[in-house]
Amino acid sequence: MDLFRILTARSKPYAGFVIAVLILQTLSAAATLYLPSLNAKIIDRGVAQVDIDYIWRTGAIMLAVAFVQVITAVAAVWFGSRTAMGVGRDLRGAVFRRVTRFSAEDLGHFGTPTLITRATNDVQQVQMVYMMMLNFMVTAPIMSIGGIIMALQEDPGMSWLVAVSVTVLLAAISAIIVKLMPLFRAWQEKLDAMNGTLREQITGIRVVRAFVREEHETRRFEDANQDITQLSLRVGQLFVLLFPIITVILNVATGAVLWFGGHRVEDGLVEVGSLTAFLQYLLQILAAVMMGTFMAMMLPRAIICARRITEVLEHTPSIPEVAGPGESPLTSQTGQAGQAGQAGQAGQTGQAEQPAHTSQADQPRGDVEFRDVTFTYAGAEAPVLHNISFHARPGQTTAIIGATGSGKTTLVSLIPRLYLPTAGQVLLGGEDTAKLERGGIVKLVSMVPQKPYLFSGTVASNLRLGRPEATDTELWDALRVAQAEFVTDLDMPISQGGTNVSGGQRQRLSIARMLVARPAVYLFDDSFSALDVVTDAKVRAAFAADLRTRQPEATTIIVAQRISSIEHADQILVLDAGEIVARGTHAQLLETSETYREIYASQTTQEVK
Ligand SMILES: Nc1ncnc2c1ncn2[C@@H]1O[C@H](COP(=O)(O)OP(=O)(O)OP(=O)(O)O)[C@@H](O)[C@H]1O
Repeated sequence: MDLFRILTARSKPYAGFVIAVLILQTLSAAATLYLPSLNAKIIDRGVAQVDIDYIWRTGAIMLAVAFVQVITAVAAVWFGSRTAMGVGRDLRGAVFRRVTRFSAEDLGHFGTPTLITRATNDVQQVQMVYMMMLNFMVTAPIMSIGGIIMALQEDPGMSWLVAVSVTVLLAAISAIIVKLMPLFRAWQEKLDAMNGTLREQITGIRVVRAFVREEHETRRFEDANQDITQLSLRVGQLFVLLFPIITVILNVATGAVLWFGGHRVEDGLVEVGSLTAFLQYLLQILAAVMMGTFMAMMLPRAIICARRITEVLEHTPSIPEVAGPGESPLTSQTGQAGQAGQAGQAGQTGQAEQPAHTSQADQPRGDVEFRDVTFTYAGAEAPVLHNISFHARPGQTTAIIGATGSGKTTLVSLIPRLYLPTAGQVLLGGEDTAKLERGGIVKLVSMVPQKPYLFSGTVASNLRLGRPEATDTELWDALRVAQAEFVTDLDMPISQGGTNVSGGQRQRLSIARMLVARPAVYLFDDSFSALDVVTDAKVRAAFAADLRTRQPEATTIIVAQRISSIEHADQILVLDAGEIVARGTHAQLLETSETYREIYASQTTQEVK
């Protein structure tokens, strides 16, 4: 079972703690069981025979045993909690690491909300059940079995009372648990649904406002919220029954022991002390049964959660991680591995990838070659790219232009291996990207995506993402090239996603971030779209001048909608419905390509208008 597999595997680093819990719980349970029999002796021998000396001696032993019981119980809970919390932390880390390796396809397969629920709520459930298990797995069996033995030793004549009380208690709790189980299962799904709705609404809040959909969206959320509330209420109604029923059973059992036991004392079949001990043992047994059933109640939920966690942990990312263990994303603290991690995230979200810095001397060749590449999105019927072949040479700028939906973003996404081609090869520096280590790709390629993403922090922390050791002067240089003159202070705060700067400012900061990283291949995916024509021209001119002096061998690939953004490119590819329908320089294409001429004409007419 997934739960036990997860717990066994993840508890290995805490083996010492688990052993300590087992020993301490055994001691604590033994001490708890011993106390009522000492109490019985004080009553039957000390009190009944007025043996003050015996009362003092046995009382002292009781104190010592109680002290051991308290200390061992506290220590056991301490070790148990440390273990369960540690396992929870490790599991969350493992889910997070696995998710950062997911491609966009894997993310689509699960869905973001459920991944968040699995990494937080589901892990929490498993952690809680593990803590209960560690606390009760030894205590409950020892207390119930030991309690029965001890109770029978005190008065075997009343054994039937133990059997009846345990059966009634078990039956009552089980009946409620059976009703609770399906509700718990449904609760998990409703939580996923509510998180999904909430996330969508927060992410799309601007659109919601723009279309005045607040009321409709509020209703949608309220429905999801109401669903989960109804379910929680039903759970609560059943839970509310649980405690009165248990209390009634315990009180009736106590009454029965006193009633029947009283008669037996009267008949001289048992002593008062033994009767008291019997009663305490019965209550201990019932408490142990309760612990056991509560565990049983929590288990199915934890089992479902563990299965959901295992699904994530055992999901093989659709894009293999060819990197060696040292370069595994987020496992290493080095800048480069950190970068690889971001690359993984970028893969899922379509956000920017930033490479680690490599000096000119050790920089590998950054040319990009597509050999007969065809690409189909998972689950899609038709390919979005067909037989794409081109060579983007070092020191040159290759531009890609085409109608919206023609496959430009998909094409550039294949270069940093955000997706693997369905057929054909993408070569980076002469090597097939499918066989390259992710760390190697991350070193070579950097991309400013269509929708750039900035992380919460400062301008400096965002710019240093690709190269933590970059100096302030280098950051200012990059900001100058990207025309990000609105930055007056490198410590200017940036909010999550870069929502406190404008779209154009975000694009310029992303361009600066890529420049700080100094990759061998620069990818601009429609990265000038939010800039006005003048700023667009200034950024491109400054970028070209910067590369000429610092990285004359760098390869640049620009996806653009505006011909003015790419007319100076060394090579322009015209993409139409996933195929390259023409290629050449601006002048050549004006002569040879009808599609290009049409785009050009439409844009120049627009500008004239
Ligand atoms: N994750 C995806 N799953 C399935 N199909 C997709 C996915 N992303 C894009 N597509 C499809 O692939 C085609 C090409 O999309 P792509 O984003 O590459 O076009 P584009 O030329 O960059 O468009 P635009 O200029 O509007 O950004 C589109 O028809 C789109 O519907």
